Amino acid sequence: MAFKNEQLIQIYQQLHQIPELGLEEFETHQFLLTTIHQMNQENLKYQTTDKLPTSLVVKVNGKKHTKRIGYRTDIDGLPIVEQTGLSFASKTNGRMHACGHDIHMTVALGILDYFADHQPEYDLIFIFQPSEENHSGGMKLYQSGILDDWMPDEIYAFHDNPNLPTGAIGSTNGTLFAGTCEIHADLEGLSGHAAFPHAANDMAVAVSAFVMQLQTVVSRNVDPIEGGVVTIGHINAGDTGNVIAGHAHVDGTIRSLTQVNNLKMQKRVQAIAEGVALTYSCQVNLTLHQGGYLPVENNHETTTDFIKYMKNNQSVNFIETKPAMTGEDFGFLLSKIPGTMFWLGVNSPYSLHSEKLAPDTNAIFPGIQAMTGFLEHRFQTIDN
Ligand SMILES: CC(=O)N[C@@H](CCC[C@H](N)C(=O)O)C(=O)O
Repeated sequence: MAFKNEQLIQIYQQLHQIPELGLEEFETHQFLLTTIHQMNQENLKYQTTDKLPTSLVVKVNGKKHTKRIGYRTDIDGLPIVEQTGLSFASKTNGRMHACGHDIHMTVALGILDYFADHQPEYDLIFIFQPSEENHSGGMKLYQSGILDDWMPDEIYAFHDNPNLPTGAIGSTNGTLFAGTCEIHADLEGLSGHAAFPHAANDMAVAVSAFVMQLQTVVSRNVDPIEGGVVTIGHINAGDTGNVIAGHAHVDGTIRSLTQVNNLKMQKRVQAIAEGVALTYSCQVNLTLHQGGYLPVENNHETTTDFIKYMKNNQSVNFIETKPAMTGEDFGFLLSKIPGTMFWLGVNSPYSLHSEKLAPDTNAIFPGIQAMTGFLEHRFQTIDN
């Protein structure tokens, strides 16, 4: 097929219009299959699994089969009401590709299309993974066994970065992304009339105290040089102004660059929950879920080669980046298969997860070129 740049932009726009939440990416899965079936099928083989119905693995048969290189993209969207004003904005209200996974998929399709037309030296394994944002899609994919017959010897992936120039490639050896642990809590008190607080147990007050005390977890317990984050992104308590809330709920996330600090922060969150329960005579049902969101640890050998290649490639703007507190369940796959994650600059004034995020699509072609070039280079070095 050899998609031209305009076709890739069109693919991106079509994907942007059909965002779906993790484990629900059925239309996306079908779109990917339809698009890949337009490519040269001579060396392509497909793998799906009922255990993870929206996952897809495509193998490009290489000239040699002694090594396999994996390339992974995530495919899920977020529960966000898009406000970009784009002509190709999401067709589903309350669903948006606000993390750039549509860019990830488009670059992956472009790389796959190239190698469908240019048989690689070794087998390439393209992984279209559901549910990166939640439900630990990477861990689910690995544990489904879909990779077992085609297990890569090394693996690569990228994340778009609105803070880097369009098309820039960023990475670093060692830790690139944080490990995360989700926080979910329900507080149970007693509802009542706003005029008689003494006859109720107000969970709006208790949950406010809980959220504010969580702000001490990092500031008073984590080495400032190492850093950490506790964010509560969702709070719900009560329904109207003159009724005391008998129930409250929060959802949030813990971030750290080491597993030791993650566990330390989890213990502090647990202790604060127990303290709030005692102080406000209420029940606090706390769930801490780490799942597959391990720190993204770049393998030294593959990353050193990746950085050296990108720095020596005159057509690539390579930027050495610092670790970030974003989570990415590619960290789970890297805990099983050595490899490298990198950033691709998309130069947007709005951040990841913003309802106004509109990545610069001029990043797509450079991203494809940089990665196909690196894989061609890797074929020459992989056996040495
Ligand atoms: C790149 C990115 O935005 N990843 C997500 C991963 C979320 C993991 C988990 N659901 C959590 O909230 O901890 C992120 O929010 O960093």
